[in-house]
Amino acid sequence: MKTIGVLALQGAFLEHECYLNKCIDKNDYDIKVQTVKTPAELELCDALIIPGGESTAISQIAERTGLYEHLYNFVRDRKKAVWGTCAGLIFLASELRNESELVKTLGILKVSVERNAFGRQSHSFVSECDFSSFLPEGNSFPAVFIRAPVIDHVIDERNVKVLHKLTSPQGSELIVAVRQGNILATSFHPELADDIRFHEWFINEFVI
Ligand SMILES: NC(=O)CC[C@H](N)C(=O)O
Repeated sequence: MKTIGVLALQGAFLEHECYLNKCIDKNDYDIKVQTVKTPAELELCDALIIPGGESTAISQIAERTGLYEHLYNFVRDRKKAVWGTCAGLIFLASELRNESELVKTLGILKVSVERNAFGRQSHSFVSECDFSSFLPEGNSFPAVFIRAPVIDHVIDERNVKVLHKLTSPQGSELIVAVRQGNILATSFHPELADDIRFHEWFINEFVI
């Protein structure tokens, strides 16, 4: 039995739990979903999803509750899988290019991240992405970007693999999904996509 935790300090954690349970029901995985608010709950997990939300809030609540140090160690344990979506990507990053003053990141993902790279909430969008280079039958996946960050620089090119670049309306290539060993990070929200393929891939590729 493997346990996948969802960090439940703030943000879209219920949606991730719901999608993980849909994957378990569909594929009969020997997996348990664990809501994580405390060090004891984190201790039970083989993997952790850090959801979208507000990275400032997530990081400040983690510090205030004493969870920060435990998360810092968890994401450095090579036996554990971690997936950060949107604010979760920010929380994992080693560098923030902007709006960094109020966020204490976990600093494990060797990238530089630009917060709110597409502008305000009203600039949020869905992009049909071709993830077939890594996601089985993933040639059309509805990637939901909500006040999303982008990776503006890969610091450790040897260990960080770029999984997907989004072409902006201005024609620039924006990195929106990377993998660093057992750490996955996405700028977008598969938990809001009405499509469980990304969660199934995370389970199959990173957890079981
Ligand atoms: N949907 C999200 O997770 C938004 C992230 C948020 N804009 C931040 O900078 O933390």
